[in-house]
Amino acid sequence: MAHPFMSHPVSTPVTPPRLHAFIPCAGSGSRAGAGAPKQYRPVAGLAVVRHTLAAFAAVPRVATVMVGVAPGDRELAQEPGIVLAECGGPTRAATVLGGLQALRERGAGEDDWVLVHDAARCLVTPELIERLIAGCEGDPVGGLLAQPLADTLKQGLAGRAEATVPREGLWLAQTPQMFRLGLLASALAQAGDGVTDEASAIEQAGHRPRLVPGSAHNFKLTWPEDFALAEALLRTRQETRA
Ligand SMILES: Nc1ccn([C@@H]2O[C@H](COP(=O)(O)OP(=O)(O)OP(=O)(O)O)[C@@H](O)[C@H]2O)c(=O)n1
Ligand SMILES: C[C@](O)(CO)[C@H](O)COP(=O)(O)O
Repeated sequence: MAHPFMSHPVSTPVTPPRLHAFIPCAGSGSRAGAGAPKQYRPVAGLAVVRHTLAAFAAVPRVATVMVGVAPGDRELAQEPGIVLAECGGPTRAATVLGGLQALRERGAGEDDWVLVHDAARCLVTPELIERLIAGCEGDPVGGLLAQPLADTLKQGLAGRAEATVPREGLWLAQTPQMFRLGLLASALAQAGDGVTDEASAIEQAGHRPRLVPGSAHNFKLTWPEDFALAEALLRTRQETRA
């Protein structure tokens, strides 16, 4: 017989945190030269962002793939398996903050993990995404893919090298970057539009994101010459799979 003061276990359903991807896709690609915004330019037979989406579609643990586009942008309107949010803002940080709100409106919880990934980083692979998840899931803060610097670093002024900067401990930030929705939303709101990635906002909030080794192939299409390199690498992957 149960002791009269012994409380019965209450079976409140516990929903484990889920994983969502948010893909900011609302930039203008001004450094990539003339033409359509870089995320919609064709590379290896597909628009840049469609390669990005294919990598996330191959990671079954990602419950939602949300793409943040500029208001009125219908480029991905027929794309299966994604949620479109017309939350594009004047900066990447504003687009991401809008996306986090859109995820909340679709039922995402404050403790759910969000993987933010640039649409323009179309060489990401399912293996890299899974490596980041494995590296961050048990972490109290979360983290990002990053690559240690491979070249000597110069401080430049007016086209001349002023000094050589020690590169020990310096990493190039990549994406995805994985943080809990509530923490990331409050950090971004606090940090404002000046931050160029999620980890910066989290750092400003007093945390130290985990650095998970990425890959040199996971570069962001930024400059005109990046497209030829992406084309070559993606074609090689396609041939290897065939
Ligand atoms: N207001 C913005 C700016 C950028 N991005 C997205 O953030 C990613 C990385 O940004 P970046 O390379 O800086 O893209 P752009 O801002 O488009 O490029 P640029 O700075 O050369 O104009 C891209 O997928 C881009 O579409 C966004 O969603 N909203
Ligand atoms: C988020 C990012 O890709 C990390 O390297 C990068 O900061 C975004 O690009 P931007 O040119 O700084 O907007």
